[in-house]
Amino acid sequence: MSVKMDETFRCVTCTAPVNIAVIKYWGKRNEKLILPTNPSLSVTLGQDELRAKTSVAFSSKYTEDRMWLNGKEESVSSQRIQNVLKEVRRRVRKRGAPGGGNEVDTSRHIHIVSENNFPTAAGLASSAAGYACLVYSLCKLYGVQGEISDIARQGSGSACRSIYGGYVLWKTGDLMDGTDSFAEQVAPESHWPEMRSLICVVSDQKKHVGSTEGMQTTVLTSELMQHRVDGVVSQRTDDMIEAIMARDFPTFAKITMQESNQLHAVCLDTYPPIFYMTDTSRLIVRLVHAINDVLGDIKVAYTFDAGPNACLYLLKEDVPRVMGLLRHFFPPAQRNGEPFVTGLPVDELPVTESDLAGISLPQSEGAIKYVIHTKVGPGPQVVTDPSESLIDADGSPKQKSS
Ligand SMILES: Nc1ncnc2c1ncn2[C@@H]1O[C@H](COP(=O)(O)OP(=O)(O)OP(=O)(O)O)[C@@H](O)[C@H]1O
Ligand SMILES: C[C@@](O)(CCOP(=O)(O)OP(=O)(O)O)CC(=O)O
Repeated sequence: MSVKMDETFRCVTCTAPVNIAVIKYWGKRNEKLILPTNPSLSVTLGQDELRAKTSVAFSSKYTEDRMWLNGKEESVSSQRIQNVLKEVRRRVRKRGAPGGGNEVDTSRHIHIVSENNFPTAAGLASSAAGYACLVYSLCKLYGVQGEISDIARQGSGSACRSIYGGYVLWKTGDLMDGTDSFAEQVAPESHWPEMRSLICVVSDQKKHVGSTEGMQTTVLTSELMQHRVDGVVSQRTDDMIEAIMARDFPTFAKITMQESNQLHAVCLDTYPPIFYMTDTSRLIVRLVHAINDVLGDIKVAYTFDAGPNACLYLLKEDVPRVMGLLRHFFPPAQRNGEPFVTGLPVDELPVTESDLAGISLPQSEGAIKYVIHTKVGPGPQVVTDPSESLIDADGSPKQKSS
């Protein structure tokens, strides 16, 4: 976990997962502390397919805090990075850390090197995985114990949910200082082993309105948002927890779709309106409802965040058929030999005449770029193999060998 190169050098490397909400966070009651207007609940996805990896090191030789993201140096002066660094260092000073001595000296500068194994800032929750990974790694580096999801929350709201695996609730909290607004696991990843996710990447370009700015405008201008907060989300959260605990897929799926639809309705009710879903997103919605009609039960759910990409939730037994239908209605364009489906293997079923008779939709070639097949996964992990570290002994990002 830690590599001691000299008496004042220490390095830790960790990975953290993406989470995709089924009860959506959209709106803050406190911008600075990142406190939400309502509870939210998410599913943590598998790290083999989607993860941030971060190495953090301190050394007496470093002359300033520095950070590299995906091979490029970035400023550490951003408010959110500063929030996180300050809060971790404050806790180290307050509580002390095991071992004492050098290990609790927070005056040393740190170097951070991070990379994501999926597109950054493209509506695939890179900020959630990234800030969860940064906070988890820093806390391991300094030996900070106890609840840390509230620190991740101050980097990006949704990041607090990536501190846990499985099914995770982010509590709204009542206190002004935000100390009761943290994440907690509702059920571990092992609770519902059949749960799968197909992430349909429609675009991996940067979105036009960021979540932070988008939700600010919504809170200021949308009446529907008030209705959502006052009269909808709490009940849906309770119902969702009940559905998860009972492994009741149709109820889980229905609430997931209703939540996604309400998030995007609230975005449309924002003034000026915000459009994250595209024609392709809407075709995916229609296809999912058509599949559920043909199968005679709710077998698959869609959810969209602040972008056009769909995250489909479904059970393992339905993946082959749904994947076959996705490929039929969204035939892949040439991808220079790259596969259309990545991640967990799929034994795709060919579409049948009777499936097609029940689904009246156009085919849309190349509209889904690729699909990531993943399952529910654990929270952040410490990487024990020192050769996996992203930081060189001199504090620079390691050069890739190939
Ligand atoms: N591995 C990482 N380490 C630290 N910060 C990261 C990391 N990955 C992403 N970020 C931060 O998150 C920002 C991207 O967040 P943004 O909300 O724009 O996109 P997203 O999280 O991919 O999409 P969404 O929140 O809509 O799902 C990056 O510009 C960077 O500041
Ligand atoms: C649509 C969402 O994905 C919004 C995510 O918002 P962010 O967590 O990215 O916003 P900030 O707290 O301002 O960083 C819904 C969700 O994940 O619950």
